[in-house]
Amino acid sequence: MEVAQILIGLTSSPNRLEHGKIENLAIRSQRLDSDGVGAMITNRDEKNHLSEFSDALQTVAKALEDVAVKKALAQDEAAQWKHKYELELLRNSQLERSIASRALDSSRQDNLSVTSVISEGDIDATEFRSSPQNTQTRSNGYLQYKETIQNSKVLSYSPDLFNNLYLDTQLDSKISEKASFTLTLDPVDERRKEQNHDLVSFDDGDINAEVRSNKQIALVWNSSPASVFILLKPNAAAVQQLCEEMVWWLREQNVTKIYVEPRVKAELMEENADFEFIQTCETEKQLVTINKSVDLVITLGGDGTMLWAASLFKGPMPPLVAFSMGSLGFMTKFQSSMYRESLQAIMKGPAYITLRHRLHCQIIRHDRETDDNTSSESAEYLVLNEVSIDRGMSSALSNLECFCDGHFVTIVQGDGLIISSPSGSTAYSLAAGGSVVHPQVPGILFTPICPHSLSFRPLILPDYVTLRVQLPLNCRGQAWASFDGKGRQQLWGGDALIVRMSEWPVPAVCEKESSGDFLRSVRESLHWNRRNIQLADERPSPSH
Ligand SMILES: NC(=O)c1ccc[n+]([C@@H]2O[C@H](COP(=O)([O-])OP(=O)(O)OC[C@H]3O[C@@H](n4cnc5c(N)ncnc54)[C@H](O)[C@@H]3O)[C@@H](O)[C@H]2O)c1
Ligand SMILES: Nc1ncnc2c1ncn2[C@@H]1O[C@H](COP(=O)(O)OP(=O)(O)OP(=O)(O)O)[C@@H](O)[C@H]1O
Repeated sequence: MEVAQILIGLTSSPNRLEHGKIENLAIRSQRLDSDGVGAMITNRDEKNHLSEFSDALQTVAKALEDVAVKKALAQDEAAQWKHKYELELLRNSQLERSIASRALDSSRQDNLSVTSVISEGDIDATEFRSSPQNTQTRSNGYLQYKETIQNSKVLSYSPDLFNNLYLDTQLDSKISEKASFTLTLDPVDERRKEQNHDLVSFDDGDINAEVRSNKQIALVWNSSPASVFILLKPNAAAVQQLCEEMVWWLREQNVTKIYVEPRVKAELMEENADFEFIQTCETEKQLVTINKSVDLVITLGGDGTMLWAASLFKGPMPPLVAFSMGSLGFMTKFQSSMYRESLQAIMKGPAYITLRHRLHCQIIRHDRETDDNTSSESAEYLVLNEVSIDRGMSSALSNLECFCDGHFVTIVQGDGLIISSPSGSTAYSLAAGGSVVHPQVPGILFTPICPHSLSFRPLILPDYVTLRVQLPLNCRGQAWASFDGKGRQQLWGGDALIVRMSEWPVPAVCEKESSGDFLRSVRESLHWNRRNIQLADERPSPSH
């Protein structure tokens, strides 16, 4: 009976089996013999017996640990294959749509020029990310892409594609209602203009990585943006007032379609029935397709409103202009008092874009009989800041087993863990002691919350890894996952959270280039390294 319990214990958490523990268990198992037979065993026999038993248990533990690691690897691999499959489906459907559009309008054939996986105005980050593995994937994808171009004869190709031109969505305006635009890499440094696309080049056998930081993106409209989606922080009179003013002004600028949330439309209509022309997304289904009809998203509020806006787009999203009407405004760089000048400049173009990468999170439930209402289906989320796993109301330490691309990383024992994007590095992760990371640095932050350890420093991992956080089957406490601080989900023993970089970033419009905005926010919003300047020496030095 007790041996069975020991084995159940091992099965549920093989990683935590220690030699001392095994010996204790073995000593306890010796007491199984309550009928007195055990008393007849000599000391030597007893020792041999215990040592054999201990060896056997260690073999079992090793085998179970191997099984656990193999299971984690298999699940990671399955998640990656699923992801690849979904990407393939997406690419195929985009190709089919472009072929359909050709049939619709053959006269436009010669003018079409699509230069990346992006079509119909969907901004996809795959081509803008930089990491050793991505370089590999990217160049593979690029070669396949060239083949597609040759085979389909629909798309034009330019050799300096990656220096000058990334995205040209002249394609398909019949299917998509959006204004077309071009995204270019705007060389911050003129000297880098001539360099080719490869992140790592092998000229003369010398390995170099010269274009690594040539990442400023400029958006040039091919036709004027004519449809915007305005999102507002709720319960703020000043915000609503500005929205009313902005709506009339946008109408004057020939913006023909203005969308707001249903709540906002009701509030505006209460003020003035003339707002009848404003459109709204009533249903989830409309929200899913709104990316296809909106050229610009405008937020009026703080960082929370920007997070809210991002959460509505569960796939590609249009460029976002965030006007600051909150208290901190780390990511909301446009002054609301200057909205006319800012929007005029952005709608004229070029608009400078910071691709704020999002994390794709998936909860995979362990097969179990659910005696509550918790769904055992896997759920998926896109987060701009972070996914955090905390201990909820439980007073026990959280216990989170972490794997990176199938490799065991660590067991987090503390209040929890934050897996953050570079954009989220200045939010919760910062409060938990994580590094501040520029949004263009391709990485994923791994920041523990109050770890019960002297040596648990936060990590920054490359953006191409897949992380897996799993609750042991026999965990004592609770665990709750939050997505940008919202949508809390309880995790149970055996459940896993899989996190990887999403291909759908938030294309946030910045003032000129992302570094200026970021550093200004770090200094002015977070008061980074604020200190009075040391007084100069009042007596001039003798040499002067
Ligand atoms: N201890 C903490 O610092 C803590 C705890 C919970 C949540 N949060 C953060 O709050 C976010 C949700 O924001 P909310 O506005 O909906 O909730 P909220 O109203 O609680 O505000 C959180 C604060 O964090 C700031 N913030 C949000 N994202 C930021 C970013 N990327 N960089 C710098 N500051 C940022 C906001 O300006 C706001 O002042 C979560 O994603 C999480 O990062 C922080
Ligand atoms: N359109 C919206 N619908 C529902 N909730 C929203 C909406 N916009 C913002 N929120 C929520 O309202 C809260 C406050 O918004 P926000 O963070 O923008 O304002 P703030 O706290 O004044 O600004 P800051 O983030 O600069 O401190 C956030 O939790 C956010 O998620």
